[in-house]
Amino acid sequence: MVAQIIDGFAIAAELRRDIAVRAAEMKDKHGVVPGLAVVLVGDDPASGVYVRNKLKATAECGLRSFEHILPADTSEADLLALVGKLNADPAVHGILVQLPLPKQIDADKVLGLIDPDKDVDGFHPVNAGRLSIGLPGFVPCTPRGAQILIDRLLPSLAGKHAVVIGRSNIVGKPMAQLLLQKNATVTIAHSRTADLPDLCRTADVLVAAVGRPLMVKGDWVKPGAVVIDVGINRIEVDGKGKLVGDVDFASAAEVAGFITPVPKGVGPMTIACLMLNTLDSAARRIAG
Ligand SMILES: Nc1nc(=O)c2c([nH]1)NC[C@@H]1CN(c3ccc(C(=O)N[C@@H](CCC(=O)O)C(=O)O)cc3)C=[N+]21
Repeated sequence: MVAQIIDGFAIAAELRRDIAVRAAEMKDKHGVVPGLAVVLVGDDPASGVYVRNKLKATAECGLRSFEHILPADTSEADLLALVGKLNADPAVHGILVQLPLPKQIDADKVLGLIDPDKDVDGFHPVNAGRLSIGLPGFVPCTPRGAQILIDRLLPSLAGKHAVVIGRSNIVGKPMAQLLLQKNATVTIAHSRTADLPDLCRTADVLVAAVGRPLMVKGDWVKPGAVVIDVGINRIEVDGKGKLVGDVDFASAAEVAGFITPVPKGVGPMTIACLMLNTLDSAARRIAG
């Protein structure tokens, strides 16, 4: 292996310590404890794990958390009513409604009702718009976390080519916006892109966010490139469950300069950035 592993787990722990210090200062100076409301509808076991990890991180950072676990058959009207209450609650600085939602609920309608200034997921159209025109707002946690990792290695991306594989509203598109803000030349690739391996081989920064296990192989990677693997896929290997990314780590690490592992890469950064967005939200309210 030639690549250096980007230790997202350790960097996220460092970030949580910084957040804890800043949150303690905020409490001393302003008497404010940033509050995060997490809403989970249904009892999908994988979702449950994320919610628990988020609650653990909240406690570690000295933030307050409000947990709302609703039954899988919750009506859209009831969920909208809860969001309305959280919007009005001054103790709540951040609202996260865990996706996916059950099919009787229109997720766009729910996300669209969240107060954009409490939208710590950065999924509201107003925050997507703010990001695209460079106004302050909330940046989705996964791209924000990935960008922090990239920044540590390459503070400027001027003259660099960044390729983002995946065009989702929650990762691919906001990731591309952030890379563009850092002056990268950005290409967004997706399932209909021609000659994807050839294109990827031109990337100085390659971000894989497609949700296809082990898709990106070593011979897709430019020697020395920074490879960021956003995928979290549970696959079966020899009858056992295993967590893998969208990148075939073993072969890609032979070629890349730096690479994130899965797990312990981008995942922990996502959760740390949720804490950071919640702290930012409280700080903005204090600043008026
Ligand atoms: N409104 C909303 N916002 C989200 O941010 C959101 C969501 N819905 N729905 C589900 C996905 C998934 N997600 C993860 C975050 C961290 C890890 C994470 O920390 N993973 C660890 C290990 C996980 C494990 O061991 O199972 C790692 O990669 O090292 C995983 C998955 C946030 N999501």
